[in-house]
Amino acid sequence: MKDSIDKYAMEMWNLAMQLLGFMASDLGVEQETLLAAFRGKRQSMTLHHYPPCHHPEKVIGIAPHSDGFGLTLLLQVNDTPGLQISKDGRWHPVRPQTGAFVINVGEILEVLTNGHYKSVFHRVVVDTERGRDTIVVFQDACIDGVVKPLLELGEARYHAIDRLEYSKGHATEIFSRGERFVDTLKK
Ligand SMILES: O=C(O)CCC(=O)C(=O)O
Ligand SMILES: [Fe+2]
Repeated sequence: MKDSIDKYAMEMWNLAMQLLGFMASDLGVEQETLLAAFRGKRQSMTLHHYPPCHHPEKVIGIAPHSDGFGLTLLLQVNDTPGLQISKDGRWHPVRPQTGAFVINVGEILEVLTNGHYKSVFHRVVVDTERGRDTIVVFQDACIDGVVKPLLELGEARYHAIDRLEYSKGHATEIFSRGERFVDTLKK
């Protein structure tokens, strides 16, 4: 079990590095500039199990939020739908695809990329008949203990914030007001 988790964690780290490298190229910055913000930072893993519920209108799997870390790599283990993203004031289902990961931009990556990559609001609804399982890996990031845009990306569109203050702010904003904390950092 431990070996499998270690291997999975390592593979997710490698995948994250690859994806961030592509994003850096897309942004026209040195890959290492973006990757460095993630090196040596925390990686966490959550296993979700959403049991079926005959009254799905009365419950929510996960309340609307946007992810607080840098990058999220989500594997939907079975083909039960449930994940939805918010776009243009509506909820849109993210259909599970065998062997495909869902990659979410966390609010820290939105700040690092100076808003070029946006963190999306999402939620999980439950199914009447089938349970749902997901494995979610979060990669944290910051620059010298601070959440701020990469210098290379020009004039900062977000205020810099200490990583610890950011954690408090993100948790408070999501749980008390259900809004994106990153919006309060915009200039
Ligand atoms: O289980 C899912 O599909 C989403 C989980 C999620 O949004 C999270 O852990 O932040
Ligand atoms: Fe999430």
